[in-house]
Amino acid sequence: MAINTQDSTCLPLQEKIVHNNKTARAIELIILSFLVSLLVYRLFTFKDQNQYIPWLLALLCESWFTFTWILSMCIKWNQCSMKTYPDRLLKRVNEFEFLPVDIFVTTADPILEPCILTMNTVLSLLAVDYPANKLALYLSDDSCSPLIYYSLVETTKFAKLWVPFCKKYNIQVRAPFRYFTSNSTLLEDDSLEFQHEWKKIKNEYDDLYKKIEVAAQSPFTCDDRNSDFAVFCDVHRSDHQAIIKVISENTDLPHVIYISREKNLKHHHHYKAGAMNALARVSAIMTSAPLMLNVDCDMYANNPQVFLHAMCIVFGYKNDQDCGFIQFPQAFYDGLKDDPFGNQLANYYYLTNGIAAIQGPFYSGTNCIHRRKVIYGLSPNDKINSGNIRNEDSQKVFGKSFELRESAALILSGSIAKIENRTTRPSSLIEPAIHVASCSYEYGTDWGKKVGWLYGSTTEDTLTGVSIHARGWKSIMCSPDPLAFLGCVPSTYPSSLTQQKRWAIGLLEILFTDKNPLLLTLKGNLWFRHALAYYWICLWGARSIPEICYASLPAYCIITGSHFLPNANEWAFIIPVSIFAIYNVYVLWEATRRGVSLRTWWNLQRMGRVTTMTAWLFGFLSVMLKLMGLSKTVFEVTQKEHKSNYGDGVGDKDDKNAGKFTYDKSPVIMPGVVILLVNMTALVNGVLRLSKVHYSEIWIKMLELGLGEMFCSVWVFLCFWEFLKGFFRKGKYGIPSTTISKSGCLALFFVHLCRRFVQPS
Ligand SMILES: O=c1ccn([C@@H]2O[C@H](COP(=O)(O)OP(=O)(O)O[C@H]3O[C@H](CO)[C@@H](O)[C@H](O)[C@H]3O)[C@@H](O)[C@H]2O)c(=O)[nH]1
Ligand SMILES: [Mn+2]
Repeated sequence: MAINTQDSTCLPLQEKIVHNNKTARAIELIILSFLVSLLVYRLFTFKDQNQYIPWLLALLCESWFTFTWILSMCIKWNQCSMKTYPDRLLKRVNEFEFLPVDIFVTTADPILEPCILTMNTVLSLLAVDYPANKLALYLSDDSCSPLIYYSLVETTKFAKLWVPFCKKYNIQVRAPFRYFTSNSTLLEDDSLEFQHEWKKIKNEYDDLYKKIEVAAQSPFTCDDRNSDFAVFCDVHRSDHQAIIKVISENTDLPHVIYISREKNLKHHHHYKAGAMNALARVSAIMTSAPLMLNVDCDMYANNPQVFLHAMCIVFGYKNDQDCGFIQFPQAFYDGLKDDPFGNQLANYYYLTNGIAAIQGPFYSGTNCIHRRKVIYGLSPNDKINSGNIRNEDSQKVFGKSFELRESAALILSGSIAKIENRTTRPSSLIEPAIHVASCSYEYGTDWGKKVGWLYGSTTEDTLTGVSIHARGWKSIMCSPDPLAFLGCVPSTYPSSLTQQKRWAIGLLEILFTDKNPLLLTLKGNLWFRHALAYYWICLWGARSIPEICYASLPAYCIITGSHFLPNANEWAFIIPVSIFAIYNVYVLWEATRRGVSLRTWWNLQRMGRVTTMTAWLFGFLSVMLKLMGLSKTVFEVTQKEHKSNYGDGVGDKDDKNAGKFTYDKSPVIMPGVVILLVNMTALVNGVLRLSKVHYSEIWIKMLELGLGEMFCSVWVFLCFWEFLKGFFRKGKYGIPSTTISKSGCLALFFVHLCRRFVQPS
C-alpha cells in the first residue's frame, strides 16, 4: 500500500464502536427471571388444576416464549457498529489501488417491478464516486423483456449526461427520480450555469421517463428483424436462449451489460439464486472483479461514497482476510407513516447491532459486497496456488467453460493484478459468456450446492450467508451516514403478506437442509452463538403455532369457565402482570431510543402478532406440505410501486388512503379472522354473564371469569382491530365475504368444541 508520508497519520480508516448495553441487559434478565418463575409456578401448581388442558397448553407455549426470549437475549447481549472514514482513505490510498467491483442488479418482471425503478437503481450505481474503469454493471433480466433491454440502452445514453452532472456538482442523491422529486434541489446552487444544466438534465430525464412509458404501453413487435431487438422476437419469458448484450464499454462510464440467462421448461431456474449464479459466471468471464456488489432492482445507492466506505473496510480492517462480505443495512424511502403493516424492519435495529457483534451480519440478499473467492467456495485458511488446481477438479466445481475455470483459478490464488491487466473487451467474450448462462451449464457442477448462491430455500440470501459463516468467515456491517442504499418496502397489505410468507418459508426450509445452523456448528466453523442467532430468525414460521394457541387460550377459558392464568387474588398473579408490563415498557423504551413514534411502536407490536398468526402460519404450513412431498415452495416476487411526480404512477393517488389495509381473496388472513371472532365471542359471553349479576357482586364475578383471561382477550381483540374494520368496509378495503364466512364457520366450530369441554359446575 502506498502511504503518503504527509498524511500517514495513524487515524484508522474504520472503527468499531461498542455500545453500552447494561440497562437493556438488566431488564432482559429481569424479564427472563419472571418467565422462568412462571414456568416453575405452573409446574408446581399443575396438580391443583381441575382443568389441566389450558394449564398444560400455557406451559408449553410459555416454554417456547422463554426459549425465543433466550435466543434474542443471546443476540442482543453485545452491541456494536462500524464507522468508516472515506476522507482518510482518499488521503492515504491511491485510487489505482482500489479494488474493482462487479455490480449485479436483478429484475424479474417489468410489471411487478416498474422498469423506471430498475433504471434508477442502475443510474444511481453508475454515478457513484469511484473510478469508472474499476466498475462493471450487469443487469440480470429474468423476464427476458425487450422493454427492459430498450430501457437500459436509453438509460445508458442518459447516464452519459447524468453522471458528469452529479460529479460536477457533487449531487448527493444520484437516483434521478428521487433527486427531481422536489424543485428545491434547483436552489441548492444559485449559479446560472447550474440552474441551466439542472433544467437541461431534468428535461432529459423527463424524456427518458416518457420513452420508457410509451414503450411499456405499446407491445413489442418484430417489424425489423435485423434490428438490435431481433433476439427478442417470439421469445417466451420461461423458454428462450441466453441473451447477453454489452451496451457500453470503455468510456467514462462503467461497463453496462444486459443478461437474460437461458431458460426452458425442463430445467428449474432457481429464481433469484439462479440469476445470481448466472451473473457470477458471466461476470467471471468478462471482468472477474474480486468484489461483487448485489442490489435488488428496488434499491438505489443513496450515498455516492458507498464503494469508498467499503474500501475503508478492505484497506483498514486488520484481519481483512477474515471478512467474507460487507453488508449495508436495508432501509426504505417513502415508507408509510408509522409503519402500519409493521414491515419496515425498524424493530430489528438492536438485533442487527447484536449480530454484528458476534460473527457479523446476516447476508440479506441485497446491498451486499461479497469477495468473489468466498462465493467460489473458499475458506479463510485455504491457500491455493493457481498452478495446483487440477483440471478435473475445477471442472467438477465450476463446469466445463475453460474461460471460467481460468479466471476462477486466478481469483482463488489471489492473483488480482493479473486479472486487472487483462485487456480483452467484454464484447469480444460474448460467446463464452452465453455458454455459462445456459440452463444446463450447472449440471454435474457445484453451482448452487457449494459454489455461488445456494439452492434449496426461497431465502437464498440467508442460506448462502450461513454457509459462508460456516466456513469460518466473518462479515461486517457498514452503516455510513447517509445510508448507503434505500429501497421500497411493500406498500400494500397483501404484498407485505406475500413477502412475510416467503421469508417464513425460506428461513424455516434452511433448518431441513444440511445447512442447519446447529449442524454447521458441530461440523463446520459456525460460532455457537451465531448459530443461535440464525435459529432465532429461521424459526419465525414455527412461532405461529404457540402464538395461535396462546391467543385462543383466553377465549377458551372464558367460554369454558376455566383458567390459564393465576387468579387475580393469588400472589402469583403478579408474575404474568409483571412480564406483560415490563416487556411492553421495555420495547417502548427501545423504540423511543431509536426515535420511533408511539404509534409506530403500537403498530409494530400488534402487527408482530398479526403477521405471526397469518403469513408466518401459512409459511409454516407450506414447509410442512413440502416436507411431506405434497407441494413445492416458490419465490413470489413482491409488487413494487413507483409513486411518480408526474401524477401517473401506480401508487395510490389518494394519499389519505395510503396505509389503509386492503385485502384480496387469499386465505392467508383467515387464521387471524378466526382468532378475532373467537375472542369477540368470548368477550360478549363474558360481558353478558357480568350483566346478569348485581353490581355489588361484579368484582367477585370478574374474579371468577378471570381478570387475566378477560384482559388477554381484550388485548388480542385490540391487536386484530384492523380486521374488524375490514368487516365493515367496502371494495378492496373490506375483507371478502367468502373469507369472513369461512372464518366464521371455523370460529363456530371452535366455540362448539369449547362447549363440549364445559364442566357442569
Ligand atoms: O426469479 C426471480 C425472482 C426474483 N428475482 C429478484 O430478486 C429480487 C428480490 O425480490 P423481491 O420480490 O423484491 O423480494 P424482497 O422480499 O423484497 O427481497 C428480500 O428477500 C429476498 C429473499 O426472500 C432476497 O433475495 C432479497 O434480496 C431481499 O431484499 C428482485 O430484484 C427480483 O427481481 C429474480 O431475479 N428472479
Ligand atoms: Mn424487494
